[in-house]
Amino acid sequence: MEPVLILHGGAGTVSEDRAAGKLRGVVLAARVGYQVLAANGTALEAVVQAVRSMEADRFFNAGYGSVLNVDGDVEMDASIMDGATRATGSLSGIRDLLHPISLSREVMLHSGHNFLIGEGLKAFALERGFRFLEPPGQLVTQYAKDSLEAWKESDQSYRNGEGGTVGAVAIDEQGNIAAATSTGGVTGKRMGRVGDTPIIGSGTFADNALGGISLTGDGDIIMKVCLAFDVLRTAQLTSRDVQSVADELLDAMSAALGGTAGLVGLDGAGNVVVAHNSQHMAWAYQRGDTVAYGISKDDFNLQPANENPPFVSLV
Ligand SMILES: NC(=O)C[C@H](N)C(=O)O
Repeated sequence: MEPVLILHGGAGTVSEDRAAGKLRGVVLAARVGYQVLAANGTALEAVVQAVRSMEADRFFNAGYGSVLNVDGDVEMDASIMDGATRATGSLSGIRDLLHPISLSREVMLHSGHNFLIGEGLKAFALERGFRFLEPPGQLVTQYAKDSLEAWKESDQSYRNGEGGTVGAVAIDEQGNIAAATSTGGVTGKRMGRVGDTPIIGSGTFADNALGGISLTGDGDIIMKVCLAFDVLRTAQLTSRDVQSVADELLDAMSAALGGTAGLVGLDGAGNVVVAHNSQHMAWAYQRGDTVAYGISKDDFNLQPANENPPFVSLV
């Protein structure tokens, strides 16, 4: 199987001055993840490395640069799924950890369960050798603080943000598919709010036969329609391509319940899927020596993988 890695940097409305940073970040992360596949690594390892790259990047709402809850704190959600076995690992409400996605993999592999939260999650992380940032609060950026202030002075809707959740889906030479998603959630959320990101079938899903998907967007809506699973399962049951089902179900969700969302994915044969009905969603994929990327609707650019990440302006 020809390996492919595809990822997104969040569905939402991105301002001109943030677009270039996001595109640079998704192209870089696609290359980071693809290198794992090119060296005969697993899809699981590739999605972890791609997501880690964006968790460390202040332009994304995951890890460093996560959005803030109403109290001004970073609380993050993440999940991962192995399409070969349907093994899953999810976590919610984690603080002061740069790479929640690595902890979600640990939950999947070593907790004996699928989903950990709260004190038990923290204890598990320490047991597995993870270190929390000291002093706390180091994942908070000035941009996130300003966004929280702007949200407090606005109508306090959760629907108008930049988004910025990150996610990746990969298929490796063996034909194994994995998907991973990581987020700080939505600006101004209540302490303890859980979004779609760690909910398997809503924010993340992978199965070698069906494909893999990572979601982003209005999580309080996405989880009502279990969008990741619904797209893949509907495509299978109707023998349609995942792309057209994704486009249709995104619009059906918004028409019925409101909100917008976006996703990236692969079908079981490794065909890429990019869909969003938000104004923007930074995405990129690498296949062979070529990276494709975009951010606005119908925006599609190609560049050799060894070229520097692009300079762009929004259309
Ligand atoms: N920006 C996002 O994609 C937010 C995420 N889906 C959530 O609701 O937590």
